[in-house]
Amino acid sequence: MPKVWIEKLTEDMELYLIRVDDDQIKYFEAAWDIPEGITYNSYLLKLNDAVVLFDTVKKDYEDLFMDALKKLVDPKEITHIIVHHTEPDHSGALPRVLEENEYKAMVIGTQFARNLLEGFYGKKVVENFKVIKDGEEMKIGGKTFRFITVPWLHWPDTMITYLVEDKIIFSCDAGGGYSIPETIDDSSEEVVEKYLPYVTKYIVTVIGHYHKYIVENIRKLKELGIVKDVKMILPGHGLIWRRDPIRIFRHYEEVGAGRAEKGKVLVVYDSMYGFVEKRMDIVIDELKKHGMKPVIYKYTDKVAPAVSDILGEVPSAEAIVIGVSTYEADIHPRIRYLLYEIIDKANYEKPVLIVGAFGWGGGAGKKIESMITRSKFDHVMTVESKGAPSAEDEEKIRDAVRELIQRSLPTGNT
Ligand SMILES: Cc1cc2nc3c(=O)[nH]c(=O)nc-3n(C[C@H](O)[C@H](O)[C@H](O)COP(=O)(O)O)c2cc1C
Repeated sequence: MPKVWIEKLTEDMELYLIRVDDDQIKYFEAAWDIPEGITYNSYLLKLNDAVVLFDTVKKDYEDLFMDALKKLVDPKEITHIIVHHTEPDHSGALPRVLEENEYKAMVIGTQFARNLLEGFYGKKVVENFKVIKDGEEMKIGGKTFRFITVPWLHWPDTMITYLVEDKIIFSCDAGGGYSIPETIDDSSEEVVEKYLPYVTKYIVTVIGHYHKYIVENIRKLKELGIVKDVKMILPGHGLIWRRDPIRIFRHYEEVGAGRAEKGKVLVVYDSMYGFVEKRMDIVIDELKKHGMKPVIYKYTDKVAPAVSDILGEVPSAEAIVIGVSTYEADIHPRIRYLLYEIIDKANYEKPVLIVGAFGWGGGAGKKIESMITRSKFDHVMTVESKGAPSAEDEEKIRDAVRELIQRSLPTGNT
């Protein structure tokens, strides 16, 4: 049963977090394995003559959400509902909130958000919708709300709200991450350290396709001068940031830019009967000899790691090695799918070495090579041979690994 948190966030303001911990979910967006779960964060701000709700939660939890909301306010008293992003993990409970609000509240968002809400939930939900323009300010309950659009972070509808006098950013998906942290905020370094890899995994799987917009949009917020002095960043998932709020945006920038950890080489491969694995043992041995730190994921008849976990490793890798067997004149199906997702979600300028094994005609290596050369990745070499690796094959593999290390970028790039 998901836990629901209701937490007052500031001494001087009636600002509350309503957080639903989704420990039932298995595959976020029906695609990404997240045994670690996720939280949906909604916020409520009670002012003198206004009550503002920021986003809601997934429809599955609307009953839990309404119960929590009613502990803070009569839904009829909500005057404004800010919709930062219409993906149903944040907007699913909106129709119910509006129904219990008797459609009194003004719903605020971008033109795109209006269109999407109407498409998802019908006309009634957008009857009292106020379309905002980028940078527009509104006075609500004596406070200044500035709305800033951050398109493609990660839908066209997305915006954030900046509470001007209090220097608080409501950032929705930007600044979010997977997992169910044991605290609500970043006060414990231990909790933050454990959480950040889940943020990376979230960024790549959810926002990765548009990762250049992460860097662009954070630059935009910096240029507006709202990042430097920010007091709190309140995302739609995971931890809220108030001890060191800028840290979450820094992490987003680093992942967006593919900033590499020194020496980290991501090694992924399939091996049906051990022939590719023999080659990868050589690769790993040569990498270690040169002080590199291989991070290894393999598909065999016993293990099949989650693609979402592998995607989360790509941004911080200096280089990648793909080990593959030829399967029906094509790439082994596990690597085929993985590669498709890497190129779609985690497409960075990083060197890639391909090492393949085949039985008769081969071809998987060449197919990967043509995919890699059409992506941002930098193809270093393809070393493909038959059956068990010969001494000559071993020599070629070791040479190729040395070439890969030469081509590794110390800081990564976009
Ligand atoms: C179902 C299946 C399909 C295969 N298809 C091909 C193929 O089309 N061309 C080829 O050269 N080898 C093919 N092979 C042979 C493998 O590529 C070869 O045995 C390779 O060494 C496998 O390495 P691994 O045991 O590490 O997976 C196939 C093997 C299997 C089991």
